[in-house]
Amino acid sequence: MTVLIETTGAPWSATMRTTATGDVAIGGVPLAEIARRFGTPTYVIDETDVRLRCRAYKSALPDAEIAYAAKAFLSRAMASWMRAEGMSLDVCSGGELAMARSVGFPAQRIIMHGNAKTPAELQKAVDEGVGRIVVDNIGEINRLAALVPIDRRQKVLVRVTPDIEAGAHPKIRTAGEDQKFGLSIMSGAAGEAVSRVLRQPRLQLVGLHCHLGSQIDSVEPYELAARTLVSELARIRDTHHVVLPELDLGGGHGIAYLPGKEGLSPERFADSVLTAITERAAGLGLPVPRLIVEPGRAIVGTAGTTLYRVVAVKHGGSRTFVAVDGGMSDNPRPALYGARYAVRLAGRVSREGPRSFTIVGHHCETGDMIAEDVQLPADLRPGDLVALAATGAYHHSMASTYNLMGRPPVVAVHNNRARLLVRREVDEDLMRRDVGL
Ligand SMILES: Cc1ncc(COP(=O)(O)O)c(C=O)c1O
Ligand SMILES: N[C@@H](CCCC[NH3+])C(=O)O
Repeated sequence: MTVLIETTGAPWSATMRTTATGDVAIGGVPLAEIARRFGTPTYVIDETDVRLRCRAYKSALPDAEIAYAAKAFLSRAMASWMRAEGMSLDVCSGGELAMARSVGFPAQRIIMHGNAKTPAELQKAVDEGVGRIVVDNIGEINRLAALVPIDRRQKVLVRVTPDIEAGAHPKIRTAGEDQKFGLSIMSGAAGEAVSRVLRQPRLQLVGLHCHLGSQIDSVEPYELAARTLVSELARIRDTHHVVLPELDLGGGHGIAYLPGKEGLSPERFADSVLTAITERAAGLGLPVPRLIVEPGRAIVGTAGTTLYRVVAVKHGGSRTFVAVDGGMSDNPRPALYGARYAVRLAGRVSREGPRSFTIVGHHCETGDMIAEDVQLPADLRPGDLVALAATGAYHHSMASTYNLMGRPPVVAVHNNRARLLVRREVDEDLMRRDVGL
C-alpha cells in the first residue's frame, strides 16, 4: 500500500502525490513501479485529471457543446472516456474518425475538421453520419454536396478567420489573414462560402466556426472573436434571411506548463465569452446562438506526465547535460515552439540541494532538448527517473520514430491501478513496415 503524503499541485496532474518513501505517485501508482512494469520512456495519463477537466467545462458552460479536440491525444480509451463524460469530439482526419467510431463514439457528436480533407475523408464523414462538417475552402462545398445522399441534409459550419493574432507561438496561430486555415471575413471569402453552402439543398448551414490558435491564456481574443462572429451571423441574417443557430469558437485554451503560471480556466472563459456573445446578440436583435467550444490541450494536457530514465550526465561548456532515453521523437515541442517544462526527480529521495541541468534527448540533433536550465538535485545520476509535467496534449499524438526509436507506450493510472492503453513500438514493429528490399 502506497502512503501518500503531499499534494504536488500545478503544473502536475490532479492526483500526483509525494509518497511516504519519497517517490511520486499518480493515480495512487508510484512512478518507479510504472517504470519497472512498462519501461521508459513512458507517457503516463491520469484518468481522473481528464475526467475532472471535462466536468469543469460542463459545469462552467452547461448550455454549450464541449467537443474535445482529438488531435491533442486520442486512443480508444480516451474516446470512451469522452463518450462517457458526454463530450462531443472534434476530429481532423480519417484516422481520428476511425478511432472514435471503433469504440462506438456517436457520429452525431463528431465535428469533422480539416483544411485538406480528401475526397475519401469527406465520403467517410458522410457515410458515418458525422454531426457537422466544417467547410474550410470554397472548393469542398460542391464536392461535399455531391457526396450527400438525396434524402439527407449534411449539417455544415463554415470556418472563418476574423484576423485575430493569438496563440503562444507564431506556428500555432490560426486566425490571421496569412495562414492556411479557414476563410477570410475581410476578403469576402467567408461570405462567398456562406452563400454557396446556402445554395446547396443537401447542405444545411448551421453556424460559423473559428479557431484562433493554441495555448492562449487571455480572454480578450475570444471576446473579440465572439463579437466579430455574432456580427457576421447578423450580417448573414440581413443578407440571406436565415438565422444560424450555432457559434463554434474552437479551442486554444492555455494551461500551466510551469509552476506559478495560470492557464485559461473554463470559468474565466465562460464568464467573459458568454457576456460578449449575449451583449452583441442583444445589440443586433439576434437570438443568442448555441456555443460550441473545442478544447484539446485544456482537457488532456495536464493529465500527462512523461517518465524518462537518465542515461548519462555530462559537464560540457557552461552547462551540465542530462541525457535521457527519449527526446524529440516523443516530444518535439521544445524544438518546434521553444516550449518549456517543469521536471522532477522520481523514484528516490535526494538530500542534495538543487543545481541547474539541461535535459537532452537521445537523438542525433543538437536541438534535441527536453528542458533547458531546470533545477534538479545535484546528485542526479544515470539510472534515475525524471518526470516531465503537462505532456498529455500533443506529445503522444505528435511523436515520431526518428532514428528508428519506437514510440513510447501510454499507460493510464486510476484508483491505484495502472493499465496499458497503447503499447510501446518495438524494433519488430518498425521492421514490419519495411516491406521492400
Ligand atoms: C479547429 C481546432 N479546434 C480545436 C483545436 C484544439 O486546440 P487546443 O488543443 O489548443 O485547445 C485545434 C488545434 O489547435 C483546432 O485546430
Ligand atoms: N501542436 C501544437 C498545438 C497545435 C494545435 C493544433 N491546431 C502544440 O503542441 O502546442
